[in-house]
Amino acid sequence: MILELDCGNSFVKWRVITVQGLAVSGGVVESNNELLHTLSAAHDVHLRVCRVVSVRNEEETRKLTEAIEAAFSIDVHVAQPAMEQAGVRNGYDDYQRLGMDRWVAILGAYAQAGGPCVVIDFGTAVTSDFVAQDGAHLGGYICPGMPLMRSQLRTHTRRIRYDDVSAEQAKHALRPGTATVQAVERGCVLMLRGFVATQLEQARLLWGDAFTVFLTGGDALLVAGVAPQAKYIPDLVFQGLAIACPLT
Ligand SMILES: Nc1ncnc2c1ncn2[C@@H]1O[C@H](COP(=O)(O)OP(=O)(O)OP(=O)(O)O)[C@@H](O)[C@H]1O
Ligand SMILES: CC(C)(CO)[C@@H](O)C(=O)NCCC(=O)O
Ligand SMILES: [K+]
Repeated sequence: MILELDCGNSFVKWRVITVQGLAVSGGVVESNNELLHTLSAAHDVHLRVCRVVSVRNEEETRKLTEAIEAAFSIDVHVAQPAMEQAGVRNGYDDYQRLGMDRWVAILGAYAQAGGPCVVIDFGTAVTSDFVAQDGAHLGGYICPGMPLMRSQLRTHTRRIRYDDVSAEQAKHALRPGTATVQAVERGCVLMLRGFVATQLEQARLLWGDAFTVFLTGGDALLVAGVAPQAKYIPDLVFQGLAIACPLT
């Protein structure tokens, strides 16, 4: 079995798949220790190899990979930046600066679309990336995601305070909020929806109506209504990671 890890800025998303690509189990953890405990407790999981995509710094990523190697005696492959891979050409001035979560999501999306596509990832940050028909990555956009927008408002005001449960409930509707929690949560959701709408505009300017939109990341469902034609692929990063780190 293969252990796949997506190390984001807030969480580590993990899953175990068979060599044939069938998902066996998976989850979200907040720390390396939690990951090791969870995996050690998992029954019927026999790890052979591990692949990792990380947006953390080298030191943090190395700590995680060493812990996995030591705990399970397996090789750990970390996806590396590339100027060109799987038919996609990195569009950044300095290709090593493009976030690796973005790069592997792009690889996964282009492999599926085989043509022009926009990839939007709703994590701690929100990112979007544009890939042309011939695999040229044109670049993209980065803006704060729900967790960052929310925490900026909480941190820089005195009277915005509410708990996670009310935040979750407030998002079920989008009409004007009549309590702080609703006003903030719905306001931030509408920011994300507006972002998606402008991404679609950019794509239409480039390609008319001939493009595929991919949505992924923990908060993607909050914007689903704005792009009904979009493909929602929760495991897009893992799909791309398998392309970036094929089994040898
Ligand atoms: N099952 C889930 N696990 C974790 N976060 C979730 C989940 N479902 C929804 N979310 C929401 O998704 C957001 C986090 O997104 P995601 O897990 O894709 O990125 P991240 O690891 O925080 O950061 P990064 O963008 O660096 O990958 C948070 O707002 C969180 O509340
Ligand atoms: C933007 C994030 C934080 C999204 O996870 C990540 O892709 C990252 O750290 N990127 C590096 C900066 C860039 O992609 O231009
Ligand atoms: K992410």
